[in-house]
Amino acid sequence: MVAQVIDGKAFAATVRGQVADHVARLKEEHGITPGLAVVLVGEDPASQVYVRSKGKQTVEVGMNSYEHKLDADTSEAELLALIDKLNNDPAVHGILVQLPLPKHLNEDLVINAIDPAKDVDGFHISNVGLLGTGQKSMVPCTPLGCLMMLRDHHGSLSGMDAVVIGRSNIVGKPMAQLLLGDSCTVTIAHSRTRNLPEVVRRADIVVAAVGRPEMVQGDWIKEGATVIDVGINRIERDGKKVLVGDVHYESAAAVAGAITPVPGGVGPMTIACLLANTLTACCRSHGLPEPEGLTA
Ligand SMILES: Nc1nc2c(c(=O)[nH]1)N[C@@H](CN(C=O)c1ccc(C(=O)N[C@@H](CCC(=O)O)C(=O)O)cc1)CN2
Repeated sequence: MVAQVIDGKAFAATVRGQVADHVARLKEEHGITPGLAVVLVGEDPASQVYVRSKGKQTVEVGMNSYEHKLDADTSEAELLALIDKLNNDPAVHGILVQLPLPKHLNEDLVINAIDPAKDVDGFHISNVGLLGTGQKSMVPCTPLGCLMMLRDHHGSLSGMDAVVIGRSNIVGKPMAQLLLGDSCTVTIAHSRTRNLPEVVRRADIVVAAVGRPEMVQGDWIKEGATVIDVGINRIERDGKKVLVGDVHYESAAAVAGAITPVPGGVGPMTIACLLANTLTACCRSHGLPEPEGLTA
């Protein structure tokens, strides 16, 4: 079997188009422009690229973008004061603090200072609790993107066996909650899971978010399974820097039914879903109907 490639870049473009259409209608019918504030602390090169991309795509879909770039030695009090200002700014419907933060800042404290209604990352403890109990919440962007691609590929996910490899708060745990919400039988596996290849071989859906380059091998995959690769690992191969996922692509693609590539799979969906979440937050704050197909 040769796997169908799930094109995240094309899918993300479609999502952005849907967001842009909805934003245009919001402006025309209600005079409302959604606004997204992105906060970057420090000069991490990858974070700078992601934040630039977020600002550009926000403007492209017709939203207002507010970028706040703070020095690496910004104090917790200064960052919390900025978040408080953004929480109280009616032009700002979504707030995102780019992670990772410099070591001297307490990530949990900072994230939990964001108004949960504006928490477009879905990382606030209130949103985590709402998602975990099956209530309306803001949903983390990367898992939401994975869910959208899986629903699009399969239609219903009900009754499928899903294995999520990785237990991070940003991807693994919310991904498992979303798959459970769509009636999958979900296993969360991780670096300490015994007989990991055997556990993965049972899955109809594999979501790899473990942060280890090419760890998941083709002989771990059940014939015809759908493989979603969340990993973004920069490695050196034959003297060149390359980007690889957590899945060994060639061997997995030879057995899987469908697979996301790296780059061009899950990554582009993360920012598209951030825009979708900002639109959702804006609609909710004005008591307007939420955009269809862009939420969990
Ligand atoms: N506050 C947040 N911080 C971080 C998040 C997040 O969702 N919220 N996720 C990641 C980084 N990230 C967005 O912030 C992100 C990562 C990757 C991509 C992407 O499009 N990747 C491309 C490859 C790009 C490259 O060459 O580096 C791909 O996979 O095709 C977008 C966004 C950590 N921080």
